[in-house]
Amino acid sequence: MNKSIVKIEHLSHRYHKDWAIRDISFEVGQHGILGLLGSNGAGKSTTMNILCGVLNQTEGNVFIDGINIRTEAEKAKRKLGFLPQHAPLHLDLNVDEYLNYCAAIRDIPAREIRFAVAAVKEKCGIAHFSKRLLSNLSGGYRQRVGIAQAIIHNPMLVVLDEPTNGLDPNQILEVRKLIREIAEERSVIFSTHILSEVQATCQDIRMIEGGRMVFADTMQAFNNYIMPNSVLLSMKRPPALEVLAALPNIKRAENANEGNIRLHFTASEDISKMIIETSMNQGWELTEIMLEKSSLDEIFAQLSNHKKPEQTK
Ligand SMILES: Nc1ncnc2c1ncn2[C@@H]1O[C@H](COP(=O)(O)OP(=O)(O)OP(=O)(O)O)[C@@H](O)[C@H]1O
Repeated sequence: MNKSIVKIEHLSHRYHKDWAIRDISFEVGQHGILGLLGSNGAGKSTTMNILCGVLNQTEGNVFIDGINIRTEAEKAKRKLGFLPQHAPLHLDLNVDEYLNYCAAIRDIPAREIRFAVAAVKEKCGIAHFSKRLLSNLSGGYRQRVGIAQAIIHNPMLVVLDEPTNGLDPNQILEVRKLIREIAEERSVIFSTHILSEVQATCQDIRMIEGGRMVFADTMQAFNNYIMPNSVLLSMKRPPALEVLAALPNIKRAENANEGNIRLHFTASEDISKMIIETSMNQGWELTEIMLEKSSLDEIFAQLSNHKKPEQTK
């Protein structure tokens, strides 16, 4: 990972007596997009609210570029922009009025505000709606305004809580593109409960379930994790299982239902090709071959299964 700008150490939080997150630790590099994935109630918003200094944690520490967000909140917050799940948009303001207001509360010097507002409107594709009331913008454009306020002070880190939630498919694609663009110059963390969202956008993934971190690695590693590792064969003249188990890169062969045979293989570039060719050479009369891939939901359930925080302490 490139030099880290966020360090989260053993973060835990409880509301009243119930723990919402438990012992979450991870770091975030200076560039790229990190996806925080988890189902509803997993603890994403709690983590992001603490990370952005909106909520004080029960235990653990968060450092933004080495600054403790709890003890030096104002200094740390200058380095980040945040779009919470329920963006605090003032619907009675127009885009210019709202962004001017955001620039002022972000301490941008008065003489630079006009330039800063123009720059984010351009970047977020909302310049043509400058005088439009926020209440009259579509969901996708409101989200763009929300992202604009998060980057108006040019922070090194942008945190977006479910930025594509409630958008239609076109708006989702547009907001994803915008997120990729703003991540070219800084680090972006965004949360979602949709796996394909993270796969489409992120280089790194942190998955939280039941308040615990259940997966933390690159997107590539996650995709490898969910790659198929077994194949189902139907053959008219199948050989003995031992013959199949002895094939290159095959770990194990077993009988499956309906007379099929399942082969478990180690990572291999082209297992299907090898099986088809061998079957033709040996006269096994292969009629069907199907790679078995766990569904994303199964992976989600499997990873989440065994890590639940205690409900009380
Ligand atoms: N203010 C609160 N008071 C009490 N419990 C809360 C509060 N906010 C969140 N929780 C609980 O903490 C747990 C984690 O919630 P959190 O909002 O962090 O999850 P999430 O992953 O962001 O979910 P969602 O996508 O539904 O917002 C949930 O069980 C939730 O009910």
